[in-house]
Amino acid sequence: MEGSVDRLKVAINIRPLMVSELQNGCTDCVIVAPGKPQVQIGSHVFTYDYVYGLSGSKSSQLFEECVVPLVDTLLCGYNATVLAYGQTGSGKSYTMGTNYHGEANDGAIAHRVMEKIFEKVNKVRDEREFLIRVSFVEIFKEKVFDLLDQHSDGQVMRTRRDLRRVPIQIREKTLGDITLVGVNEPAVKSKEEMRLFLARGSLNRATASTRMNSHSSRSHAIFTIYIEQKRKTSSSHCNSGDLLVSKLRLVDLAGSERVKRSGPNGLRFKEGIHINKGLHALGNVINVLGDEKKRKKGAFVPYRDSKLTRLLQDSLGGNSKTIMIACISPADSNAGETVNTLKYANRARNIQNKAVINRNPVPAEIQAQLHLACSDDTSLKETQVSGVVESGAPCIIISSDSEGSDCGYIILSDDESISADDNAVEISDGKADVKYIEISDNDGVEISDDKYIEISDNDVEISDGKADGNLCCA
Ligand SMILES: Nc1ncnc2c1ncn2[C@@H]1O[C@H](COP(=O)(O)OP(=O)(O)OP(=O)(O)O)[C@@H](O)[C@H]1O
Repeated sequence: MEGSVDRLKVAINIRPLMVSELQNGCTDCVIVAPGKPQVQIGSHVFTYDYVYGLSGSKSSQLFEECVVPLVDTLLCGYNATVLAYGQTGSGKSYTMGTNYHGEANDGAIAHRVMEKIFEKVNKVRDEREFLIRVSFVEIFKEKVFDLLDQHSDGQVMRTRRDLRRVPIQIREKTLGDITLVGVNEPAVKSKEEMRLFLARGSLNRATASTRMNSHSSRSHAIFTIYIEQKRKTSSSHCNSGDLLVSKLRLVDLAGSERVKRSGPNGLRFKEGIHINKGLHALGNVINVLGDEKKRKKGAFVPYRDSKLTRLLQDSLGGNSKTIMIACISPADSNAGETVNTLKYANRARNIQNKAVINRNPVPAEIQAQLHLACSDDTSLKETQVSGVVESGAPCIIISSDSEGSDCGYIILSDDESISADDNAVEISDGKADVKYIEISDNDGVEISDDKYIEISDNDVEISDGKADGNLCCA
């Protein structure tokens, strides 16, 4: 697999002073070094990859410089993440556009990303087929909720809605890939359609008025764009493993806040505690990953300490090209929190990620085997490789049709009741698009005479033996 080690990039985005801050006599306390990505506040000086706002680069350049390169790599099959961090009211949602209520906010990252993706996809539609899907979730009080689920409907009173909403379970697939069980991932065909899902999810997102921000996000929100792409024509039956599956995550974290200062009480107070807990866990993960000595020693990374760090596992130190946008206020009244944000962002800058091109792993493995088989056994060039799940589970057929292009599917034979939960397998026209199948201990999948899909060390291999474990198809 092609892999590249990339340092996590960090941009600082400084918003202007707000009217309320000016009315309260606040002044700028942040200085940007001329021509350098350097920020000074009091005696603290920090260097980053980019600095926008005040006398730094114009905020309008942020998208082109920080996000467009990620969209480019997304379309090459890499995962990418844009992560907005900062004190409450510092401009995260404004910058990301992930709290979208239909107002014109064309400069926001989410909107420009949508335009860019479809602009690029439309250019290559003649050569490639695309399946583009989105999901939108929030982590609210340490539970993950699907913002595109009908039970999240924002029209209902929040307290009643919160009772009806069912939290989403997190599951780890092979190679540390994290998935959310049963989350809605509607397919979209245009940027307008994508925007509608963003608006629908934003409506359902938990926000509230605090002393620091009248529309404060009380949850961490993750809008994900998934892209599957395949060449339209494949040169040969044995060389069609060109299914690329990548995702771009836009993460708008809830604001870091000093609970006393932002003035919440009761419900807001409890929310604040949960928010800070998630951000604290994120800080701990960043501390380990950003410390070269600890990293080299292979120190334990506490991803499991919060839902947020669990979900961002592959974005931080994993298979993703990631940029953190740390949003800050220039107001002297916020100086203490601005320094904290700058320190946090500075540590994150030492994180190393290893992004790989995501070729659909199972088909790639199967096709590699078919490729070997093609060279010494012409009978395997036939249209199907049939297989049997041991221990009485239904028969499955792994398709390798005459085009050799459908290896991403498992076609169920006469019985459509494969023992995977409904969220794992989507059945339509007799084809099952398999996202996740668990095969219980001591089972193997026989795919041809004496050949099994073997599961070992979280990897899927085909060999003459059979093995235990989970078979996960991305
Ligand atoms: N670059 C900017 N230019 C002009 N106004 C901005 C800018 N950034 C933020 N604002 C304004 O500042 C206010 C707070 O912004 P926003 O809601 O995006 O903060 P936030 O960091 O997401 O806060 P929270 O964490 O509480 O949700 C909003 O009224 C927003 O319109």
